[in-house]
Amino acid sequence: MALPIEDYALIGDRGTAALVGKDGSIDWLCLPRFDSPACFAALLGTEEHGRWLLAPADEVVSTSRRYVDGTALLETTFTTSTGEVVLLDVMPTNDSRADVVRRLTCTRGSVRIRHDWVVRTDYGRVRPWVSRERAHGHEVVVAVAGPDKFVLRGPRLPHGHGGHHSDEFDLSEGDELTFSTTWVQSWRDVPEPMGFDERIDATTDQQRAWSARSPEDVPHADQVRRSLLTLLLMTHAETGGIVAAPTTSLPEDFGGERNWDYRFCWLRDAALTLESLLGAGYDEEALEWRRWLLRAVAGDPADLQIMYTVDGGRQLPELELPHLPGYAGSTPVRIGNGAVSQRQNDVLGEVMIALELAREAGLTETRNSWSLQRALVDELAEHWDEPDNGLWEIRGPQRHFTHSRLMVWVAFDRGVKAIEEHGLEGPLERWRDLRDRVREEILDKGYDVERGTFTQHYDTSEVDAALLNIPLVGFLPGDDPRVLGTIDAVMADLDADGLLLRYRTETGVDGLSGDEHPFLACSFWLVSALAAAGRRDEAGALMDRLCGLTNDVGLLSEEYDADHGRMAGNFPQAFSHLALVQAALALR
Ligand SMILES: OC[C@H]1O[C@H](O[C@H]2O[C@H](CO)[C@@H](O)[C@H](O)[C@H]2O)[C@H](O)[C@@H](O)[C@@H]1O
Repeated sequence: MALPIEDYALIGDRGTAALVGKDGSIDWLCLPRFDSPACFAALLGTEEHGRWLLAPADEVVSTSRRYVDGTALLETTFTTSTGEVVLLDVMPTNDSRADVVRRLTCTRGSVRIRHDWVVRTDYGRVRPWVSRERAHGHEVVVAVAGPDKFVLRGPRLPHGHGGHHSDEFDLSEGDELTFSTTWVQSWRDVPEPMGFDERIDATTDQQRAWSARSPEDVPHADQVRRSLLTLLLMTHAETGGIVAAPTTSLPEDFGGERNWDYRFCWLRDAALTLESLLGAGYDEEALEWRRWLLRAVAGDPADLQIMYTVDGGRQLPELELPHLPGYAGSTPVRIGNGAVSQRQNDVLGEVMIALELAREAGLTETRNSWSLQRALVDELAEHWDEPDNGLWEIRGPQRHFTHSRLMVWVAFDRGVKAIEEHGLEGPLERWRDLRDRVREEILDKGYDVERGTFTQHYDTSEVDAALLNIPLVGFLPGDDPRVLGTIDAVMADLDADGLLLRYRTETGVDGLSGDEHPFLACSFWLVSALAAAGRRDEAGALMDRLCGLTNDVGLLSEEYDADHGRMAGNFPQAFSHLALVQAALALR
């Protein structure tokens, strides 16, 4: 049985990432890439679906965790009645290998340790063939199945029985044991052992140097640094693609069907991530992502997808995995994402904002980068008034979502500014006209005069938390009465214990059964909107509360179940962390 979501922490090497539980068990890991099939999938099932445990065998009196300062190296300290042991979990970066390194150090007394290495490939479905071999002068345990080979190294290797490789041993004060699991393609030889100290030190230095550039002049500066590092871990180093989260099917509704795969690069989430990184002064990531975008989107602009695989691939069919019981019984477990084929008219607006910020940060347009933007805006000009699935990727009937139209306005607006302010070439008059037409339409059809609020779509008086973006993208000033009315309506209609729902699911707009919890990014948008409205005290108080919802190591999932004080949805989620950074910048 998996732990509460907030009891996990993330480690990663910017190729993939793992969730380490407070109990010392790695319950989620896909190797070698974020969207590869998991080899440890206990998160969505049981230990029989794969996990790697290193923890005290006896009762643990207390557990504390922290990331080593300025890094994503995780330290878990277990105290038992006989002593204390520290577990360091690291995925070394920048070495073109896929390894997880786990180091146990006994810091007091003596502690009996339990080791359980259970590899299952194909998301917990396949038991690999496991054997002991000698390689490079040492004994190793090797698990092979299909395309994958996993190599366990360590000073004391566990023994096989019943599909597990297990062991128990005592550590005394001063003892230090380091284990590693390395992935290679099954047809390759067992790779050379790595220099653990050297790789741990190099990873520490790289991550510290990166996070040292995080802004100090913002509220909750330490949390902002953690959020930025978390976004970095979700950025695929080799390709520049940014995943929405490293997990699939952590439920939005415990026991329900709202379980989705986030291990892909959404143009929306990635563009917003970039906006946060640029806002925090991380400029060079913009170049990498723009290169990713140019490759992924290359071709006919009419074929634009709203999400891609991390390497820019277009195929991510949604499948169900019936062999997995799901987190807290939430089924189906899904891989791939059917929203890939949806029409979401907001996406280009988000991309145009990120690219505009990159331009302002000094990233000059190349012939290709501007031609691409121009082609995409021209394509939007043909379809901007069509209904869509909106940014929440609803699976009910398409609508004329006000937020989607807002972002259409943004796409034309940023296109116009690129021509007017940066001297780029394009159909200025046409885009200006369209921008003005969309604006008039939004003010006419997306605003409910009686309620004094913008509405979720053109045929409703319901609101949507995404409307909080109206002042944030510059459509209206933050203190415009229509914005103030919208903030009040959103707060009144979507409040759940002081946090914000995305929209009211009971209207049936999303076409799904069940309910969901407050969506954390929306509450951070409220912070930014309140700040823009001049309501800084309220904004600051909400920011304090939201930062207090992070888990013990500063991570946030997609949603928060305030009734039970637990996290819900995929974890950690870029959307929540990027919105946290943006809110902190808004309060700067
Ligand atoms: O709520 C239904 C939809 O939920 C997912 O979408 C959400 O996550 C995306 C990635 O972070 C985000 O871009 C989107 O705005 C969110 O609504 C899921 O991916 C969809 O398939 C699903 O319909």
